[in-house]
Amino acid sequence: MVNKTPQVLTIAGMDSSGGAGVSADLKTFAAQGVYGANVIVALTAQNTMGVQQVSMTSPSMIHAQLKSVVDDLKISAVKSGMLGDVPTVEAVAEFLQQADFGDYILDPVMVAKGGAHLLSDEAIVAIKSSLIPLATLITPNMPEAEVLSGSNITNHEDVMQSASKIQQLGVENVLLKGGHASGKDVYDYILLADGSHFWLKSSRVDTIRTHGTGDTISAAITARLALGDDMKKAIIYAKAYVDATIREGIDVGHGHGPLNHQARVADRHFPEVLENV
Ligand SMILES: Nc1ncnc2c1ncn2[C@@H]1O[C@H](COP(=O)(O)OP(=O)(O)O)[C@@H](O)[C@H]1O
Ligand SMILES: Cc1ncc(COP(=O)(O)OP(=O)(O)O)c(N)n1
Repeated sequence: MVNKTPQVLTIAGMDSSGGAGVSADLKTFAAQGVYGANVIVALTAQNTMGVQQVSMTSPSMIHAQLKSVVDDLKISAVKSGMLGDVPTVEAVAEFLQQADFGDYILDPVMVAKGGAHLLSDEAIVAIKSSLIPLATLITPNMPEAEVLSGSNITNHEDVMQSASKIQQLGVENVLLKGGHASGKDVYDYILLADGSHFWLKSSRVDTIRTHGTGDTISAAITARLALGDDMKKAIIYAKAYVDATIREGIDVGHGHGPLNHQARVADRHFPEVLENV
């Protein structure tokens, strides 16, 4: 019997150490039980200590990969990660405007944990004008949200205002991730298309093995939406998954180590869902 596995797509960069980018996305897709295709927009020579070199894919090759996927596969949700530069953003935007890939999850990757810049300033402007209006959900971390909203974030009120400003750029739903704040708990904030909002609270794991957390949560949301979850349920489940991958860590590399994508989600991993904090 042939299994009707949902097919999803990631448009992102390769991380040679396997912890972030396309590698993290495909491991996450497999862990959720969906089929993952990949369009590679950049190669990075990278490990847990930093990014050593980047080589961008040509726009024509990006277009060719996207066409090969759309001509054959039935993609029901797509995510983008590292996009790097303006020609890449433009090539992806042009294609997403025409193709029916279902829900589009935009992870606006700007800087890797080791400090390397993975997106040019000009490409940030291009993402705001060309990609944000196409997205079902955007998933900035705090520094990315500050750049996109043009406002500083120092407290929970700032988080809510920043998310609201980002939503006004034309995206339906916003997940503002709280991993970069400090404190014994982590708070992610979600502003949905209908104006409702909630917080996800979980205890912070005291570790530097968090390479690829942003890729992993956005890939897990993409998979859960393809499996039929509504946006709120998809985000809560994806948060539980990334929490498990951090909590049940593995010892790889000498710096910001990767996650354990084989971790299983259990009841104890689910975050608290709060209306106010
Ligand atoms: N030390 C940690 N303990 C528990 N959860 C974390 C930790 N660091 C990040 N997370 C979670 O991982 C996800 C990605 O967060 P974040 O680090 O803010 O994004 P990014 O990887 O894009 O910088 C969020 O759901 C966040 O709550
Ligand atoms: C090729 C590539 N893509 C994305 C990232 C950034 O991934 P992210 O999930 O934000 O995790 P960190 O690297 O910031 O831990 C990357 N490093 N490489």
